[in-house]
Amino acid sequence: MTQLVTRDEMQAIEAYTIHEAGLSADVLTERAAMAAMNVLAAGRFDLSKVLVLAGLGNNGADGVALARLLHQAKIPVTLQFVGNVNRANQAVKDQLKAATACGVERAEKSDFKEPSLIIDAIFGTGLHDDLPEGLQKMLKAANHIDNTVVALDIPTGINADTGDMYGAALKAKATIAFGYPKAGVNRSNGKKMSGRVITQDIGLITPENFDFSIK
Ligand SMILES: NC(=O)C1=CN([C@@H]2O[C@H](COP(=O)(O)OP(=O)(O)OC[C@H]3O[C@@H](n4cnc5c(N)ncnc54)[C@H](O)[C@@H]3O)[C@@H](O)[C@H]2O)[C@@H](O)CC1
Ligand SMILES: [K+]
Repeated sequence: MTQLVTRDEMQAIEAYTIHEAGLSADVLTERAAMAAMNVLAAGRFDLSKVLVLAGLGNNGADGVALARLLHQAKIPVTLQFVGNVNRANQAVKDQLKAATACGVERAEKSDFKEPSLIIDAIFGTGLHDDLPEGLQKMLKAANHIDNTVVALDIPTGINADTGDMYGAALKAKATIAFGYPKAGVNRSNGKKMSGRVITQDIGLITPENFDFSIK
């Protein structure tokens, strides 16, 4: 069984990789987007019309980078931000600049029946409270529509440690776990909302004899 990690352990390994080993966050974001691209291009998903739902933190940055790679591969993709993009972090803004420069199309609001595939890049391991009411409503509505969702790292709304829902969660057919699967995809609601968990290496450097709490 692949090693599971807690949110804190994941953040410690990311911090070690970036601040001790000196691999930049942008490199990790690019590796995450490329890993997601490999999974999507492996033939199990209908890429005829992809919608990327991006949040305002690093999970969103992964999604914007993936939208750029999909567009450059001539795959029909639109990018929709969930939240006010002016409040996005610098990683998202940098990724949006590059995506815009290569012509990625933006959507303000989408009909979730339309896309052949929806990429959930709204929240990842940084989610720490119940989702905003409006977003809870949106996710619950999306869950009732027949569509295919692939979650980046963890389904939005799922607690990375416990697998409990923060009010609501977007049900995924598959979850692409970056580095290590988070404990939450294997527990409680996380188990049924994550679908098939596909773990992808993104070049994270794990400290020698790192003490994983989940044996
Ligand atoms: N740190 C890194 O360099 C890397 C992070 N990665 C990605 O980044 C994700 C973690 O990113 P972040 O820590 O930026 O967080 P998220 O992108 O998961 O969340 C975005 C932001 O939402 C805010 N937030 C949390 N709970 C909220 C709530 N209930 N309502 C409203 N806003 C809320 C927080 O400020 C958080 O920073 C991972 O899941 C993974 O997808 C990967 O790309 C690997 C590299
Ligand atoms: K996500």
